Amino acid sequence: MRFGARLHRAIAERGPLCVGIDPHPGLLDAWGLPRDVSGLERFALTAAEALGDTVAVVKPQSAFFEAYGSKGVAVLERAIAELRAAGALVLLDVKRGDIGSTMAAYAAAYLTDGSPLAADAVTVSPYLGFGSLAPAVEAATASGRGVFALALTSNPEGASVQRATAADGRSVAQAVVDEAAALNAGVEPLGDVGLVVGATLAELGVDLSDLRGPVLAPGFGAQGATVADLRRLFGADLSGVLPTTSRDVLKHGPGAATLRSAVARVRDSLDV
Ligand SMILES: O=c1ccn([C@@H]2O[C@H](COP(=O)(O)O)[C@@H](O)[C@H]2O)c(=O)[nH]1
Repeated sequence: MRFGARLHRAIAERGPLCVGIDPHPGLLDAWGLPRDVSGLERFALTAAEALGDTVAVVKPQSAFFEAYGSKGVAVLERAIAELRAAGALVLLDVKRGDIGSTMAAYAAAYLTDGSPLAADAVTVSPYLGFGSLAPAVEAATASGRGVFALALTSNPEGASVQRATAADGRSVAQAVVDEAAALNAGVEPLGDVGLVVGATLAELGVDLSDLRGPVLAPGFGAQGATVADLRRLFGADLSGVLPTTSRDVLKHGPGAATLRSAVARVRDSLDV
């Protein structure tokens, strides 16, 4: 089954929420865990236990695992496997982007059956040109996986590039939106090419009406965005919009039960 269809079903069954696993050193401290691979492992596997059977999409942030070297990446591999076994879709936040021949290697690592780091979807950066993402898009669609391309990121610095005007007069972000929309054309119920659009934006400033793909909305929670911001940016109908939050849920650890309660509160607040 295509990724978009799997995501549509997961949202219908579990609600429109993505929760990130971001093992910040400060969160390890707060959970009473050591800042080493054993602490990382306990953190990631506790989060996976709490989230894997209840949240539609879980988004491990690769950087926090890579920080511990090969042993940290091994923990990431295990967390991905446990989350997928528990029924969550895993969106690995790696924001990869490179020339096409190197993108093919990233696609082999993250979007190909049998790879230890294979997830259900990954974040990708289109800022080497959207066309450079083709190997990732092809590997994803061939294997029932997806990609989420950065369009308008939640950090204030993103605007200087993403709001710039491209040669044809569109904003760079709108050009990314249009490229993703072209790849999703005709795919029901949801395309496999999603976008990242921050929930923190002062204004949307792009037309998403032809996208037909999912929108990952980071910035919800710890970065200050609220449910009202989601509605202001994306309208009353949030279908296809996947708010994602990490620290705002993770700060309720180390207990799996308190993490689950935090997820339930966030999901209830979405009221969809
Ligand atoms: O535009 C973007 C793209 C990705 N992120 C990532 O999402 C989480 C946010 O964590 P919070 O604790 O909820 O702030 C993190 O992994 C970022 O790298 C983003 O924030 N903005």
